[in-house]
Order: sequence, then structure tokens, then C-alpha cells
Amino acid sequence: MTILVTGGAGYIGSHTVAELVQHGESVVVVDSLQTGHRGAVLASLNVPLYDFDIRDTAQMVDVLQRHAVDTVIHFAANSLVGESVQNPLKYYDNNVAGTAKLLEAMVQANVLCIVFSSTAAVYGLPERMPIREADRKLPTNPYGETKLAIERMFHWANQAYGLSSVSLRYFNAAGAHPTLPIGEDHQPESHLIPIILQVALGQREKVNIFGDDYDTADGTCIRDYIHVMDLAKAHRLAVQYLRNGEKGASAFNLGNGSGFSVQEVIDVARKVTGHPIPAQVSPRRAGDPPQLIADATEAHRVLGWTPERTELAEIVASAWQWHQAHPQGYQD
Ligand SMILES: NC(=O)c1ccc[n+]([C@@H]2O[C@H](COP(=O)([O-])OP(=O)(O)OC[C@H]3O[C@@H](n4cnc5c(N)ncnc54)[C@H](O)[C@@H]3O)[C@@H](O)[C@H]2O)c1
Ligand SMILES: O=c1ccn([C@@H]2O[C@H](COP(=O)(O)OP(=O)(O)O[C@H]3O[C@H](CO)[C@@H](O)[C@H](O)[C@H]3O)[C@@H](O)[C@H]2O)c(=O)[nH]1
Repeated sequence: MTILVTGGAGYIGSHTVAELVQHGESVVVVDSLQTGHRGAVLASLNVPLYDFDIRDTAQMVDVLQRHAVDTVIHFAANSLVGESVQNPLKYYDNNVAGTAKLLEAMVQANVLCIVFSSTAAVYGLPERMPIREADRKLPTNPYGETKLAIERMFHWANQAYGLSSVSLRYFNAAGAHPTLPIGEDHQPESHLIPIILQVALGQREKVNIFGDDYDTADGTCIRDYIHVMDLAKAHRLAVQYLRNGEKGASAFNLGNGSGFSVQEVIDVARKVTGHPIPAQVSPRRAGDPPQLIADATEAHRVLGWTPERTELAEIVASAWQWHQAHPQGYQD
């Protein structure tokens, strides 16, 4: 039994590949390398990397059959909120049409289990905190909208083709692998923690705080930061859940259940790095909800998932270790 990982050369995908390999799984990666890195896959030994687009149905069917794949983990997507507002069709094409093409290949190859990278962005402006899976979903940007459309696609594909799926709604991924040389390298970087650490490395002058007039204790946005290796573990458990014969289309939040403001993240990073990390308040970023905190009780109850690296200082220190060792990222 082999697991095919789309987007396995990307940030969360590569950590999940490493986790699977370390647990004795046979893994194959399909990644167009549009934002991923060959080196991120090379770090996990003996994992074949096929460099093609998930919309190439013929190649996908061939790889699914050749490697006797039983489950797909699907990370491949575009995922920049701001870009999705500027260019929504790119997101509908790569995320929604891309997933439709992937499912077409899976149905042809009779591979009927998928674990999917969904997001807290499906909720939009949440009706209550912490957020539960059944809460209202009204995305505030095309990125979240495409992820929600894909979740709905799984529902209908279940009815029509018997596809079983688990959608994992991540909150804010951060941190890096504790031993292998893999970590976060997005070009350009838009995520808060790596940006803060680039300031500590002297690569940026300061961090911009996007708004300090939100209705939160210190006025800055609150997020639920979750270590990338805890996300990786959840994918391994979700595959197990499907292999145990679970049918249908389920969805789980993945977060620590505690929120930290942008200001608090900067303060923690100052302690971890020993750098003053200059910060300045700038205007709000369009589409940012004030607060996103997960209720991940269901992932614990159903998948048996318990995050292990829950302290924010530990998560920031893990990212800091990677950025110090790889100040220019993968350099590919
Ligand atoms: N980073 C986060 O905090 C976060 C939070 C919630 C959800 N997600 C979701 O998790 C997934 C992974 O995020 P990431 O931060 O690791 O992103 P990433 O950009 O590092 O990884 C995505 C990978 O998919 C590949 N890819 C994209 N389109 C492809 C295509 N058409 N065919 C083949 N390969 C393709 C890219 O080359 C890249 O390697 C995404 O689906 C994203 O929407 C991320
Ligand atoms: O230079 C920066 C960058 C970010 N922020 C703020 O920091 C917080 C976190 O931002 P970021 O790291 O960009 O993450 P999010 O926008 O919360 O989005 C992430 O988390 C979402 C789920 O919560 C996922 O859907 C997205 O894919 C993922 O990028 C937000 O309040 C931002 O406004 C700043 O103040 N300054």
C-alpha cells in the first residue's frame, strides 16, 4: 500500500512525507514545484518525486496504478489569501479544477481514499470562538471559498463514486522538522512567524503589524498556531482512519485551541531569538478575521490526535532553528 502525496515538496507536505516515511509507509510525491522545493523531498530518503501538474490526468493515473496507491494526501494548491482576491480564477483553476482532475484520475485508477488540506479560512468571520466544525462557513476570500467548494466536491463524489475523504482544516501552521533539514520556505514569504524571524536574521528591517484596532485585548489579530509536525501526525492518523474502513466525507479542525495576538507572537520571538525585532503598526490587511481559534475536540475524539508541541515559544524556537541553519531557505 502506497500513499501518494500531492504537493509533497511544499512546506506542510514535505513534513508529512517525512512523518509517513519515519513510520514505515511507502510514499510517492507528485509536485509541479511551482512553489515547492526538490530538496524538501530529497531529505526523506527513497521517496520518488514526479514533477508534473495534478491536472495531468494520464500521468496521474499511471503513477497511481504503477505504485499501487491506496490513499492520496492532497496538499497541492495555491494558498495566498491576498493573491486569491486579486486573481480568483487562478484559485478556481488550480484548487477547484485541479482537485476535480485529481479525483477523475483517482476514480479511473479506483483509488477511493483522500485526505485533504482544508483551512480555517472556510469559516470566514466565525460566529463563535473556539470554532467547531459544524459552525457557519462564509469565506471572506476566494482562497477559503475554493477550499470549501472542494470539501463539497468530496461530499458529492462520495455519493456518486464512493470516495471516502477526510478534510483537515488547519489553523496557522508553523515550525520545522526537529531533525531533518526541512522547514518553511515560501517565496515571497507572507506568514507572520517566518517574517518575524527574517527580521531577527537581519534580512528585514522590521515587521509590520497589520492593524492594532481590532476588538481584541491588545488590538492585534489573534491566531491559533499549530506545529507542522503535529499537522503531519494528524495526516498519518487520518490515513489510518480511512484504511480502517471509514466511509463518507468528514472534516476536522486542527489547532491547539489557544490564541495568540500578533503582538504576543512578536514578544515571544524577541525572547526566543534575543533580538529586539522592531515592529511598526500598519493598516489592516484586507480579509483578516480578528480572531481564529480551533476547537479540535473532534480530531482528538475521532482520530485520536493530540498535539505535542503546544507551547508558542517551542513552536517559534523550532522555526528559528530552521531559519538560522537555512537563512536563504532551500536555495533552489
Ligand atoms: N501554511 C498554512 O498555514 C496553511 C493553513 C491552512 C491550509 N493550508 C493548506 O495546506 C496546503 C499546503 O500548504 P503549504 O503552506 O505547505 O503550501 P506550499 O506552497 O508550501 O505547498 C504547496 C505545494 O503544492 C505544489 N503545487 C501547487 N499546485 C500544484 C499543481 N497544480 N500540481 C502539482 N503540484 C502543485 C507546490 O509546488 C507546492 O510544493 C495547501 O493546500 C494550503 O492551502 C496551509
Ligand atoms: O507581516 C505580517 C504578516 C501577518 N500579520 C498578521 O499575522 C496574522 C497571521 O498571518 P499569516 O501568518 O499570514 O496567516 P493567516 O493569514 O492567518 O493565514 C494562515 O492561516 C490560515 C488559517 O488560519 C490559512 O488558511 C492560510 O493558508 C495561512 O496562510 C494575521 O493576523 C496577519 O494580519 C502581520 O501582522 N504582519
